[in-house]
Formats: sequence, C-alpha cells, structure tokens
Amino acid sequence: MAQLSIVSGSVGLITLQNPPVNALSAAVRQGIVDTVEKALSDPKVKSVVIRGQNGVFCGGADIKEFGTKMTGPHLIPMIHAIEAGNKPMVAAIEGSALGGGLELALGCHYRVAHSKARLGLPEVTLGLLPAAAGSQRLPRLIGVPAALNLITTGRHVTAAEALQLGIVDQVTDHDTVDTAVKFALNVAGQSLDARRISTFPCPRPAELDALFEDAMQKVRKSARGAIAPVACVQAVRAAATLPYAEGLERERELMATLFNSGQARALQYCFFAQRAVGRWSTPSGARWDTSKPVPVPKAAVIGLGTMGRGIAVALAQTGLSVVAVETQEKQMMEAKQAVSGMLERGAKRRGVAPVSDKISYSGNIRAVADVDLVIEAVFEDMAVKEKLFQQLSAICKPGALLCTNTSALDVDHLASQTRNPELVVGMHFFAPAHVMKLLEVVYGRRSSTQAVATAMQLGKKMGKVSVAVGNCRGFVGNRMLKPYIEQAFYLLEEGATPELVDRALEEFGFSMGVFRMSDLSGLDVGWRVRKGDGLVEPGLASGPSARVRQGRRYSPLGDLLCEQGRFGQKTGRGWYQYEKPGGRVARSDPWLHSFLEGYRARHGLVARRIDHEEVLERCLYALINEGFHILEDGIAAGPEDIDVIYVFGYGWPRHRGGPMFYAGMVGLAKVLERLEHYHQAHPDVPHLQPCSLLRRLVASGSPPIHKWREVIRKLHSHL
Ligand SMILES: CCCCCCCC(=O)CC(=O)SCCNC(=O)CCNC(=O)[C@H](O)C(C)(C)COP(=O)(O)OP(=O)(O)OC[C@H]1O[C@@H](n2cnc3c(N)ncnc32)[C@H](O)[C@@H]1OP(=O)(O)O
Ligand SMILES: NC(=O)C1=CN([C@@H]2O[C@H](COP(=O)(O)OP(=O)(O)OC[C@H]3O[C@@H](n4cnc5c(N)ncnc54)[C@H](O)[C@@H]3O)[C@@H](O)[C@H]2O)C=CC1
Repeated sequence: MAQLSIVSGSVGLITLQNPPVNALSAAVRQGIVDTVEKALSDPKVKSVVIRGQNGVFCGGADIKEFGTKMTGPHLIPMIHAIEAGNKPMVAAIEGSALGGGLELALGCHYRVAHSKARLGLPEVTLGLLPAAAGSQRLPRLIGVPAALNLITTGRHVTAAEALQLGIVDQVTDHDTVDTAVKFALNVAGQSLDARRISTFPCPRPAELDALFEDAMQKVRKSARGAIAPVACVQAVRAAATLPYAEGLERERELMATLFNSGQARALQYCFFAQRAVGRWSTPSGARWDTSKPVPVPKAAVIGLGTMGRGIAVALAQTGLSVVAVETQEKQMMEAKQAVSGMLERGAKRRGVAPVSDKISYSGNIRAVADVDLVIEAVFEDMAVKEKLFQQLSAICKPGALLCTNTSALDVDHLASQTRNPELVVGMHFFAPAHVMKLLEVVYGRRSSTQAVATAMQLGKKMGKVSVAVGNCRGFVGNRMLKPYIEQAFYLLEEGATPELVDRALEEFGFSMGVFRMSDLSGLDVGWRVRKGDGLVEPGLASGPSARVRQGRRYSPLGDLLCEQGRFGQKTGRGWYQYEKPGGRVARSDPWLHSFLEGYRARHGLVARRIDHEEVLERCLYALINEGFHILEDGIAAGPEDIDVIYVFGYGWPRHRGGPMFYAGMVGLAKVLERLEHYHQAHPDVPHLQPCSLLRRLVASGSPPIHKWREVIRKLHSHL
C-alpha cells in the first residue's frame, strides 16, 4: 500500500496508496516502513519524496482500525526512521495532511505544499491527541502558543498559514510532486543536522506557567467536560518542559487514557455518523446514490422573520439568486437591514466580498414565478401556510419545488393543498439558519425521489449536515424535545428549580440547560403550540384537575409564566431575569422561586430533594425513549440520524455521541430499568413508558448500536 519508484535519476518517490484519503492503515504503515528502508539502502537514491495517491497526501491514522485489535508497525518508530535517515525526505502535500498524516510530514526533513492544501492535527475532535509525536514536534517547530492553538482546537490551516507559521518550507500553485522532486534534487547531499525537528529545543516562552494556566482555563471552559482538549494542553506542556524522550513518554501515557475512553469512542462514532447520514434512503426506495437532484440556480424565501432572514443569507452565500418575499412593510425594512448586516459580517469573516446583489426583495408573492425552489418561513399557522401553498401551486413554474420550514406541522397536509404534491418537502432549518449546521429534510408520503434528492443536495451545498426524516409531528428533533421539556416542568413541580435542572444538564455537557434555552428561544413559541393543541386552559387555579389534560399529567407552569408576559429574554423575564428586555445574562429570580412555592402550595404538592442524577435520568431517558419510538415508526432510518440531529441541532455534547449512542453507553438494560421505575412512579406520564423497541433490543442482548438496524428491520418485516 506504498510504492517506491525512482524519478529524475536519483529521487526515490514513495506513493501512499489507500483511497480515498490514504489513511495510515496497517498495510500502509508496513508499505512505508518497507519503501523507506529500500530507499535508504539504495545507493541510486540520493533524496526521497513522499506523496499520497489521487491528490491527497494523507488523512491520518485509519480511524476504522481504532475499534479493532491493531496490528502492523507502530507510527512512532516508523516516523523516527524517516527522520533519522541519512537522505533528505521531502513531504509533497496535496489535498490534506491531517493527524498522523501531518505527523508523518513533520518526521520528514522538508515539506512542500500545494496552495490549496489543508493541514492540521484534528485528533482532539476524535477524543485523542497527536500521539505519533505530533504534540512534541509541532511546538518545537512553530512555538508553544501556535502549537497549543492548533492542537487544542484541531483546526485545519491553509497552506499559506502553514507557511507563515513555519510548518511548511514552500507553497506552490504548480504540480506539487514536480516541485517537491526539484526541491529534493536541490537538497540532496546536504547536512540534515538542523532538519530533525525532534532534536530542536522547544522554545520556552516567558511566563510559561501563566501561559499554560490560561490555556487550561480556556479549554476547560469550552470543552464542556471533554477530556481530550485538557490532555492536549498537558502534552504540549510536556514538550515545553521535558526533554524530547520524556515528553514522548508523557504523550504516550496521556494517549493511553484517551484511546480507550468512552469519549473517544463517542467522537469517532460521530465522525462516521455524520458521513453515514449522507447515504440516506427513504421507505419509498429513494436513495442517495440512485436519485438525481435537479439544479437550483434560483430560489425564493417567503416570510422574512427570524428564520427567513437566515435562510436567505445562507442561500445567497451558496451562490444562488434569491427572491425574498415579505408582506409586512415594517418587517421588510428590518429584514433588509438585518440581512445586509449578516452578509457583511459573513463576508468579512470569510475574507470575500458581500453578496448583497444576489438577493432581490419583493412584497408581492408573484415575484417567485420563475424560481426553481421556494422555502416558506411564514408564521407557524396551518391556515396561513395552507393558503400560501395554494397560491404557490398556482404561481410557480412547472417543476418548482415547494419547501416548508415548519417546525412541526404536517408536510403531507401542506402537499395536499397543491397540484403537485410530489414537489413538496420539508426543509427544516435551525435558528440562526445561516449559522446552524443542521437541516432536517422531511419527505412526505408523496414527495418524489427527485424532490428529496434536490433538497438534500441543496442542504449539502449550503454546508449543512442534512438528515432525511419522515413526516410526523415535530419530525425527529422537536418530537424528542417535547418529553424532555415536559420532564423538566414536572421536576419543577416536584421541588426542583430552573437553576438546578440547568446546572445538571450543563454539567452533562449541554451548551445550555432547558430553561435557559427556553428563555432564549421564547416561551411564547411553545405556548402558541399548546394553545393550538387545545391544552391551555387559563383560570384553572388549583386542584388535581388543573394538572391533567386529555387524560394525562400536564404542567401549566409555562402557560402561567406567559400569562404574566414572561416570554424569556425578549421581555427581560422568563425562567430567569435579565437586566433588560433582550438582555442575555440569566440571573436567578426570587419572584420565580416564590411563584413556584405558591404554585406547589396551591396544588397540594410537597417539594422533595431532587438530585442531578434524577434530573438527567428523567429528562434524558424520556427524550431517548421517544428516539426509540421514532426508530420504531421508521421516521429516522437509524440511530445515527437521530444522534447527528441532536449533536448538530440541539447542543447535545458531541463527546457523548448523541442520545442513542449515549443510551448504548449507559446500557440499554439500565435505561429500560430506570424508565420502568419512573413510569411506575408516574403512571400518568405516557412518555416514561418504555418503548417496545427498547424492550426488544434488551431482549436481543443489547446489541451494539451499529447492529440496531437489524432488530428494527426484523420488527418492520413483522408489521
Ligand atoms: C495507541 C495508538 C496510537 C495511535 C496513534 C495515532 C495518532 C494519530 O495521529 C491519530 C490520527 O491520525 S487520528 C486521524 C486524524 N485525521 C482526521 O481526523 C481526518 C479525518 N478525515 C477528514 O477530516 C476528511 O475525511 C478529509 C478532510 C480527509 C477528506 O474530506 P472529504 O470530504 O473529501 O471526504 P470524507 O467524506 O470526509 O471522507 C471520505 C471517506 O474516507 C473516510 N475517511 C476519512 N478519513 C479517514 C480516516 N482518517 N480513517 C478512516 N477513514 C477515513 C470517510 O469515512 C469516508 O468514508 P465513506 O463515508 O465510507 O466514503
Ligand atoms: N424561530 C425558530 O427558532 C424556528 C422557526 N421555525 C419555523 O419557521 C417558520 C417561521 O418562523 P419565524 O421566522 O420564527 O417566524 P417570524 O414570526 O419571526 O416570521 C414570520 C414572517 O413571515 C411573514 N409572513 C407571514 N405571512 C406571510 C405571507 N403570506 N407572505 C409573506 N410573508 C408572510 C411575517 O410578516 C413575518 O415576518 C415557522 O413555521 C416556524 O415554526 C423553524 C425552525 C426554528
């Protein structure tokens, strides 16, 4: 899996061969060991170039091997043999040099990169650290602060930045291998004493302790409980304070802890899950590899409120011509200003010119007549949307796709308002739509293969992680959110405070607890939905019936807050208080605490002590249980789809893999047992009744997550 040829008379050209990214599998490592040995012992070879096949240098260690019994040569001695060799070794970097790939290049004496190449040590994003001496060589090459930044964030740098940092010696716009071969010819025979990075002293910045303390504080704050960033800081500290060999030993120890951790497994699962959702299929037989999307050069967005503005920006930044329609004059004015601000800031961040000319505004729906695809983001009101779909069906050109950004409404019903229901799909973005990476593409009963494929392709072009899901109330993400929020309300009734619940969830790793999140998105949103569902009954002051609706336990707490005008951040009061309407810093609100006490007293509820464990079990297991129902109903194709939705759309901590992966880590039998326990204690809460798929999985011996689909398939074939 690595080949040696001789070019230009005296240059040994080693080519890594493991498509698509030349990952360092056991066979590739063996190939490198063999070809390096051959090149070093061949008198004809005076210098060596290492490159990767098909325009990619190397995507790093083969992540698929991590879960298996690893065989073959180890990376560290392999890279040391390259560095210690007495012939100049030049890495010719095209495409990517990531992780072990960059560590291999750092073992070479010189690095030549193509201008479009990307380099980085992304191990931290997989729950690891650069343990093939990357954490020890990089600080020696580029200094401690720059190495800390790269290693703790895992960010990829461009060739230009790599040159500026001193990671590469030359950048070319021409053929990288030709350039590297010329480079190798030039340096043949020169002394390599000053080129072996492991022999460099590590530059010791002044205020070393303060620098590392600061770095540690920063990563602890942003890591939300992830252990790899902390280990990365410790490894770089070893580089700065210990001789190379001892630093390497420290790197090995830290890696050993990380390598077998649940977090590393979770993060590596996320890496593959993110790619797996791209290979979507629907029950109607549509598939990612057989369905042909149609091109979408021009799109329209209807309704320029919170969501429409972000969607218009995201489409324009993707290069589409956008027609933006809004009927309220005041909203239109505000939207134009907000959109141009977003475009300017985005352009500044990306170092390109703003694309304001891509968007044309109109107050008239007829302006969408010639677009290829429409995304409506008008009020979440079925009557308003029904009317709009009837209009669109009459106005749009034949074949135009009609998409809805509804958070929960029935896509099939909207499709039934049109002449061509096969052209209707859901494109459910997340706020703010130009930033959030998730897109749920909702296929209806009659959505055509082409319509689903086109929405998925457009999402990908927009840089979104697109997940195809079936049509049901709330689709995947919001459907699972309901029991989660419901449990949080019940916990307040039983004695918890918003602070306690949020602290438990934030310590678990969520970026925001459920109450802070509700305050941010607005309590009135859920209130309106509950009103629409006939659940809100103002005036029911006390007694057990006040907390029962439609035969189930119901908590009117959220409704009571809304009746007081407490809509969250926007009104300066919600589950917390804010310094002013629109303020962002949540502070405990004594009013809320006495309101809760009064509420409990009125309803005869006795507050009890609730600990973090109960908060996590009640909120998370109820959410996970709904995830099993979603799998059972065939709304999500597999657990990976659900996990990707939660990691990218709902702030689920990536190092815990997503809710379904987490259930597997906790143990399905334990999740089942706890749900049974809580359901017994709260028989009037149907969401706590364990799903039959969960029971089935436990009965089948709790198979690993990649085997769940087999159990689900069997279940569906029996139906
Ligand atoms: C005690 C033990 C000691 C062990 C010491 C190990 C020390 C180490 O140093 C550890 C490491 O290297 S960890 C690996 C670090 N590398 C990375 O994180 C890069 C991951 N890959 C990428 O970012 C993109 O694929 C990339 C930018 C490269 C390409 O992006 P594209 O968008 O072009 O393509 P993708 O769709 O992402 O990928 C194409 C197919 O390749 C698979 N793949 C990518 N990188 C892989 C990798 N490193 N290992 C295994 N498979 C990998 C990817 O899954 C996809 O496969 P399919 O979905 O089946 O097509
Ligand atoms: N706000 C959020 O976080 C999310 C909302 N959604 C969904 O996106 C949709 C829009 O939500 P928001 O942007 O929050 O609402 P919003 O209330 O901020 O904006 C709706 C806009 O649509 C305009 N509008 C109403 N009827 C119209 C019509 N017939 N033609 C043109 N414009 C019309 C209104 O004037 C308003 O500017 C809803 O379906 C909502 O459920 C989806 C994901 C997240």
